[in-house]
Amino acid sequence: MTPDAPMDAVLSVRDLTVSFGSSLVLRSVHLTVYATEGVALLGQNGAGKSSLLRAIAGLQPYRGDVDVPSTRHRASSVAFVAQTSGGGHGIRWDLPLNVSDVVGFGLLRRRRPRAGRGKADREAIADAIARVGLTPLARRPINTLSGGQRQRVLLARALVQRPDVLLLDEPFAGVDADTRDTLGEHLHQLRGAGVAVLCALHEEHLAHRFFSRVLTLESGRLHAPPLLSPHDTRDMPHQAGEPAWR
Ligand SMILES: Nc1ncnc2c1ncn2[C@@H]1O[C@H](COP(=O)(O)OP(=O)(O)OP(=O)(O)O)[C@@H](O)[C@H]1O
Repeated sequence: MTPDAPMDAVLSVRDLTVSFGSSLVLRSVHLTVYATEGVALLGQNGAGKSSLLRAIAGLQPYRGDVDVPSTRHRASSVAFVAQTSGGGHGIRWDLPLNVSDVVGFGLLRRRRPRAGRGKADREAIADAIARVGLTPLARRPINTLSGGQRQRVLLARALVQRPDVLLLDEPFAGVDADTRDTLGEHLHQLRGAGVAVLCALHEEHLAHRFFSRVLTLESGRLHAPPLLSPHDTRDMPHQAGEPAWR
């Protein structure tokens, strides 16, 4: 942990650079995320959103610093939900598993793999499934789920981990309007529960609706929104690295 990291920061990214061969994808990105913040990450296709989330999750080599000022290991305090369409979520949907089984995999990040499931674990799984509105499907075989339902299973698997930081890569892609609203409201509520959210998405209106701060990646650089009039403090956007309420 960096000594000067702010006390309430749950994620601190400094001078982060990612390249693929000679191609520089992220250039000296600085970002601080605070507890209870919801940060939306916009950017065109190929802007580097997934690369940034993957680097923070420890899934992508990078140069620079990623600090997660938690007493827990990064693998446990940071949860990452990859794009369902990208296949990077590590689930084989043809396996004979049900929704509760897959959500329970999230617990493996918190304790040793061979430990049995107690009552508290079963309750945590049921709670995470309820939070994404899948209780009626808790016993459903995963090979019968739709794309949007799979997306929600992956979110529940991340939630059961009880992360400090939740990284989401395009969670609204391919999701119907009702589910999108439920999901967005839930992400909004998570902040009240002390979970910070960093979410890559394309829908600018959803970014402003469900998140407290909106950032844009452009040509590998992170931009904060322009300031409004200095006299207009309502909904004042703030610079990257500054908490929303200051
Ligand atoms: N494994 C890889 N090897 C080479 N180049 C890659 C690799 N992964 C990503 N890139 C390149 O890095 C750049 C950023 O990709 P990234 O997936 O981070 O963008 P993104 O903003 O998430 O895009 P999208 O909105 O399309 O999901 C793109 O130009 C992409 O082609």
